[in-house]
Amino acid sequence: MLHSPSPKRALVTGITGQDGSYLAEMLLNKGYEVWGMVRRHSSTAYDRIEHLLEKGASDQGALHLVHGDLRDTGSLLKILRQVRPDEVYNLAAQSDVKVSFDLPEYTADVTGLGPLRLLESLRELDLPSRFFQASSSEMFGKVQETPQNENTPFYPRSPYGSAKAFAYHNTRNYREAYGLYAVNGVMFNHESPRRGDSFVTRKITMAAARIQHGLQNMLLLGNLDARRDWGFAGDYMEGAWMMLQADEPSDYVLATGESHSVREFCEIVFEELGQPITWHGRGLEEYGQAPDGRKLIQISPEFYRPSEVDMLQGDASRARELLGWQPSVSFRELVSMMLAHDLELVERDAARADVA
Ligand SMILES: Nc1nc2c(ncn2[C@@H]2O[C@H](COP(=O)(O)OP(=O)(O)O[C@H]3O[C@H](CO)[C@@H](O)[C@H](O)[C@@H]3O)[C@@H](O)[C@H]2O)c(=O)[nH]1
Repeated sequence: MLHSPSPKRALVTGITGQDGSYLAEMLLNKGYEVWGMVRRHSSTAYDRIEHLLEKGASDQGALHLVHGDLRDTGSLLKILRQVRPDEVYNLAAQSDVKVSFDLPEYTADVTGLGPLRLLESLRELDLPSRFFQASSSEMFGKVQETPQNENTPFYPRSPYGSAKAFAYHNTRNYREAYGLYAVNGVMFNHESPRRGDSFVTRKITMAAARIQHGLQNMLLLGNLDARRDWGFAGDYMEGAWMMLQADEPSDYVLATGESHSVREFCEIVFEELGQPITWHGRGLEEYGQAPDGRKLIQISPEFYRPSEVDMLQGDASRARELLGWQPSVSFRELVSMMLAHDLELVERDAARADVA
């Protein structure tokens, strides 16, 4: 009698986040058995993966959740022993750059030491799992060359960037020292309608949708001149998976190759809403005005960082040539996708409030 091969098993940390939800969706569609590690909370938000937890959400794979924490090595060992994953995707982190200035030690613990604990646990258990580390373009910080590629030196500008650089080097070192299949995906900013609303893109699209519906007057922002290479999160998770399917483990940059300012992002959003912005004033006095004279955007010092990453622009040629990876969503499409989603969300909430 023929037996169908057992499904591949993946362990995903950070499964409740934007990236985790896209990755889980993709792996389930590929027939994986997905194990998501979640922290114990009195009210953990599962909204991004709820549709995957519902029975029958995926024809093939199955999603299981296990409690664990990147700060608790015992929990990692226990989960790895139980799941014996073919692939481990470390997407969990204290991922907010601004917050990392307020919580430097905590950030170093979760974002820096966390991946080291996972790597050491894999080595300790002698598991053949392939390991993906969500590395960040924040490591380039005060950029030493443009565009940034796999050979660009790091110059982190935040506790978060330093913690990610520490994890990057450990991932590499475990590969070289112990022969682990461990890789870094050096991912530039990647967004989606599932992006947390403290990150600037989602903050802007949510606020714009609320302003459009008269639920908010103004949007407060920090540095409008910061430039980022913004892509679609789903594409980056496809890249993460591709990296673990390659014959040889290696590190890759994932980016679109385009850089845009926060100011441009705002301009496109409000232009799409038929309220093109004109800018007035300078520095902290700067504001963005609607055609009818209303103030739509105001600068606030509270959103500035003690040290800033002024510009990021990635070069993903290596991933394109060796993995065949390329982004499928353009910058304009990304902005439209996020805005359309938030307009619908705000409309739905407003309709619900009317009924209540
Ligand atoms: N969050 C935020 N950022 C603002 C604001 N106003 C201006 N900015 C600027 O917008 C830029 C982007 O900020 P974020 O969206 O918070 O993302 P990030 O700091 O670039 O970090 C993200 O990308 C990294 C990859 O490069 C990720 O590693 C990290 O976890 C995060 O997702 C920064 O230069 C920030 O100063 C604001 O009100 N809020």
